[in-house]
Amino acid sequence: MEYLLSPGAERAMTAAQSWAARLGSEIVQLTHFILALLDEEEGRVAQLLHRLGLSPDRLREQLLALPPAPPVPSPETLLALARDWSLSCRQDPQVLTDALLLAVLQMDPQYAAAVAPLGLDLPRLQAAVLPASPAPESAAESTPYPLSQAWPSPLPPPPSETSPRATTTSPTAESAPPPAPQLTLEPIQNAPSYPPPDASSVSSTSVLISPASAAPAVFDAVAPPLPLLRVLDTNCNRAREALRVLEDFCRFVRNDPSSTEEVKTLRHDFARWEQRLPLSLRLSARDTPADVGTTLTAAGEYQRASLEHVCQINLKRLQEALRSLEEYGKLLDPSWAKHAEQFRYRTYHLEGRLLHSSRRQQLLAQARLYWLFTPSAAGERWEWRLEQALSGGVQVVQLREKHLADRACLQLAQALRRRCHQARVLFLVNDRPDLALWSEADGVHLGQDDLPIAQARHLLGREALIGVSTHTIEQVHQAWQQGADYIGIGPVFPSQTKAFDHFPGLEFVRQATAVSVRPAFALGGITPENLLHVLAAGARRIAVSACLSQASDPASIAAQLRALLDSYALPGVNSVDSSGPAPVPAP
Ligand SMILES: Cc1ncc(COP(=O)(O)OP(=O)(O)O)c(N)n1
Ligand SMILES: Cc1nc(C(=O)O)sc1CCOP(=O)(O)O
Ligand SMILES: [Mg+2]
Repeated sequence: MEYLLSPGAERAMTAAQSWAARLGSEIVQLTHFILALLDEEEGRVAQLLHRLGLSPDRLREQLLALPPAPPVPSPETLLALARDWSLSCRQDPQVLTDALLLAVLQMDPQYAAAVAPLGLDLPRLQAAVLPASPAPESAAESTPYPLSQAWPSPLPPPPSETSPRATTTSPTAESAPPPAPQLTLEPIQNAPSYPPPDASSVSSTSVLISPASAAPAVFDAVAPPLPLLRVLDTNCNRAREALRVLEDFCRFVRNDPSSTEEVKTLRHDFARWEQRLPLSLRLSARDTPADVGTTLTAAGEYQRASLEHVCQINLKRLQEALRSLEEYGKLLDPSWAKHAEQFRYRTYHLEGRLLHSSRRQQLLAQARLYWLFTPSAAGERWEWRLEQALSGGVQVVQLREKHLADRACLQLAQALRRRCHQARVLFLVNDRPDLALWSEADGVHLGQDDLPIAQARHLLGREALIGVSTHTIEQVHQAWQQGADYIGIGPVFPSQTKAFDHFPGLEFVRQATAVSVRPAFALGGITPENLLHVLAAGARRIAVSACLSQASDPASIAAQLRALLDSYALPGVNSVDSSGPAPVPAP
């Protein structure tokens, strides 16, 4: 949509971006617009402030001292609001700089409350801004408007005596001019195309908007009645807020780039869709102090049992909000309602992904004891050793064969996969995504010199588990960023399985576990004798080879390791079911 901006307003739109860049912000915040408007030294805003006894320099300083302001949803939203206001109050679609300032202050009630003490008090500014008759910006830059100027157009009657919307009473009232309304729209006398309010509600709660501002909206010319707008406004807010919570969950709790991306895309698509209900209309219907729902609380509203519970609650809230938007949206426009329904379906996919994660992810989340197994080194007794390890409580088996021919290796992998799956134990292949694929393993383990994660993922798909060896904290961050499902952290101690010339040791275990929210398995020379040190450094999961592969009684060694490991609780964020029995003893 094209907007008609005065030269000053146009400059301010660009200057806001410069302010954002200057202050090191990636997004343009509300404050950046005000700072941009203050730069117009000869402009309407400067004159307005002068009339109100405010110093632009002082204001600039105060604004710069405020915490980061909310972002502007989009320049389009801001301009639509400014243009709506100009049309209603000046009967002129041109957006002047003062209209831009008022629009900025209407974007976010909390922000408006924060800047009001600086003198940027919305009702006061609105009252000061309005001319007796519209004047072009160029001609009027030096024409001060009297503070007591009345509103030029009649306003909708207040919906309730007690609400602040009572401030929207007609300016012809005998008392002092009330604070200005956030939006001035004509009361509607009849509703030609909009169904189905009864006659009494039409005149008191519906508003007529100009066709120009209705262009991108979901209705023609006649806006919905206020109660309907309130339902839609509230549920749009609910849905957007829930999406934010879910995005944080995927990003910070699950550390999962792929689901984070899914929620982010959903949030952006939703934001685009909700803009079809113009913000100006939504704001005109908003009436928080009079909303009977804001003071009601439900049992459990402030209780959350775990991070997963927060996720679950917000998925439900999102689905309910979308259902409400769909049902009430049917009164507006069937295609709008259809979109709400499609968003709701997308949340079911998300729910499956976040709450009912795959068998593999669940087993991984619970896994504490991981075994690197080289059957060729066990000779004919490899099956016996496997059974022993499984009965002792090994939860992940990795086939680690360095010298076996591919075909023999594939046959071994298939046999191990069958047995492990029978035992509900994860089976992974070391080094070789191709063998992991053909043996239908649960995933692959990759070292720093093996194939990169992206290539292995391409081959194995989204559901496969991919583990990565890490030896430095940089490698840990990199592995998580690249989408590893788990990491190996080591070597902790000298190993009988592999020779190392560098040991990041327990300090690395400390660092790596502190920054990891997904499974991290400490490994390298770990035995029942030294395990307590590893646990004390923060590890809750380990991978071992020699201490099981060379033990005469692998089952009992595995059981000892498990008993010690199980006596420490797994961090809740790592587990789907974190309600395990384990008390946390002092190490
Ligand atoms: C669980 C786990 N962690 C680390 C490794 C080591 O992998 P890599 O560095 O590729 O060395 P090799 O095992 O391939 O010699 C691992 N295999 N498993
Ligand atoms: C193969 C391997 N990689 C390690 C790493 O730190 O990346 S430690 C290790 C050997 C693990 O076996 P054991 O328990 O016998 O020491
Ligand atoms: Mg390797």
